[in-house]
Amino acid sequence: MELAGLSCATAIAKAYPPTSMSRSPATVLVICGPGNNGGDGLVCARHLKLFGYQPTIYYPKRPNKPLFNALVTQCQKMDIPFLGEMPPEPMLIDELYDLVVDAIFGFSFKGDVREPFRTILSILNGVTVPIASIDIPSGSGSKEVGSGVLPCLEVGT
Ligand SMILES: NC(=O)C1=CN([C@@H]2O[C@H](COP(=O)(O)OP(=O)(O)OC[C@H]3O[C@@H](n4cnc5c(N)ncnc54)[C@H](O)[C@@H]3O)[C@@H](O)[C@H]2O)[C@H](O)CC1
Repeated sequence: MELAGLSCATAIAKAYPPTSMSRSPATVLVICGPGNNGGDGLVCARHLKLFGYQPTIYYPKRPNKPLFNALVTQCQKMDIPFLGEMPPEPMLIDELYDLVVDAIFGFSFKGDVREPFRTILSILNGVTVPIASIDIPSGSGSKEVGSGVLPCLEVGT
């Protein structure tokens, strides 16, 4: 997970260098899911901070396990803020962030998207800033039309 998160941050920095972003520091919204893909996102956010980005994390469903609690603590100690709720409109995300990291679901996603992720994915489908998906675009493979993220960058772990 540590190496996966670092490799994601490295790939993102290569594809979207801080100097190429409209803000300085470049702002990144990292949306973390309830499993290991979400853990990758927490690690990725920490490394993006070290690379000079300004990450913000939205982590709505947290597994109460020591590993994930420790990853959250690391981000908190690095002054990476956690949002209490998902920005309700795509336009708001476009206005506040240069980039979105989709660390919601990896290869254990199955079936129809359950809340709160159905709403989250539908909002993400409306954003115009780049989306970098960790491993696979979240929700891809779902039979529901429009429930999968359409990323600009997919980063394999
Ligand atoms: N395998 C490895 O060596 C590593 C994999 N990594 C990353 O971890 C994910 C796979 O992690 P896993 O926890 O198995 O699954 P996900 O993170 O994809 O999410 C599972 C999580 O999501 C919930 N869920 C599943 N389907 C739905 C749905 N339709 N609606 C709502 N919620 C859903 C489920 O209940 C679980 O809680 C892999 O892709 C890699 O990215 C790491 O890098 C570590 C090493």
